[in-house]
Amino acid sequence: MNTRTPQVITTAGLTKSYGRHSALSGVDLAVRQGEVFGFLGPNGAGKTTTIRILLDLIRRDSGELDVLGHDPRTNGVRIRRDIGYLPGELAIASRRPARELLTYLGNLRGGVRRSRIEELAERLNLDVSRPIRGLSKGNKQKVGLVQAFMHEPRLLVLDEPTSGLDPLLQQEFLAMVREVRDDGRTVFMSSHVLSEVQDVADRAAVIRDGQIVATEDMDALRGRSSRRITLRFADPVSAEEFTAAERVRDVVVDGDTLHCRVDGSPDSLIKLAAKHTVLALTSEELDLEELFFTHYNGGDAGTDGKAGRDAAA
Ligand SMILES: Nc1ncnc2c1ncn2[C@@H]1O[C@H](COP(=O)(O)OP(=O)(O)OP(=O)(O)O)[C@@H](O)[C@H]1O
Repeated sequence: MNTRTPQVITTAGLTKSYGRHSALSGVDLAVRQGEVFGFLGPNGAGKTTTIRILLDLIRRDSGELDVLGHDPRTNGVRIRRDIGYLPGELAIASRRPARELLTYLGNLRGGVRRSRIEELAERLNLDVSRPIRGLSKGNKQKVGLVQAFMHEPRLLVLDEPTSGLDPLLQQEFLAMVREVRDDGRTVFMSSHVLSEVQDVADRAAVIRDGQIVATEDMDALRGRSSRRITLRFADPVSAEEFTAAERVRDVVVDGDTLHCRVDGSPDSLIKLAAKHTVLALTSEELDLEELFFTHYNGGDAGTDGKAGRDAAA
């Protein structure tokens, strides 16, 4: 994939206020056909607002917007036909079984094979014979995922898709996302946790206070990501052994326990640690805010944030 791959979502300078409160103050995005694009940001950053504007569920105040070759404001119905959308919360309280709702939604979209619905439900371990109303949050999320994927749309727009899913089902969901990409279709998914999208996304944008502060190739970001690692050994170790290791910093040793920070691959730390008997290892990823603080304000990326924006956008 390169910068000449057609774009399925392009926004330039999107703004949106709720009364006097500014939710978006200039959002620039460029999502290419066939990629999985992560849309990351802390709570309240403006992810849901952006997504709703893309689908014409709310309207922008200003800025340019193109989704699948159309402006949602004038072609909302046309665009929604080609999109699978998972809202942040599925507000459906029907007494009807999930299967009926899914069949109904499938018919609205031109008909979806029953076997397709059953296959997705089975993959997500969803009992579609149960009434929607009594479903747990996680099971409602599964209904939302089935309806978003079932008609094989050109573009999937997923707002916090993994919330409420247990780790095994998160893996199944990620497999479904990869299949969409392998099919040449596009996935745009929001999350407030980097780890949820980092394994599957090709690129990700970070939104903070209604503005895109970075658009990154995930391989590049992965290479720079930083973790806190704690190792407990069978015997005391010395800090000196580890301070010179590549990519390792902030080394603190307390008897038999070593704490440090590792930027990128932990390979050299692991090889040094292997000279001792390791009793326990914990590895904690920096949260998103910390990661971007390190990269964009910490100086090692050599940017002030704006320079991290995607040159292709
Ligand atoms: N209907 C609304 N009326 C007033 N303010 C709103 C409304 N919807 C969102 N906001 C505000 O706009 C800002 C962006 O909210 P938005 O829901 O888009 O963020 P988000 O990144 O999706 O957050 P979360 O991860 O918590 O869902 C927040 O400050 C929020 O409080």
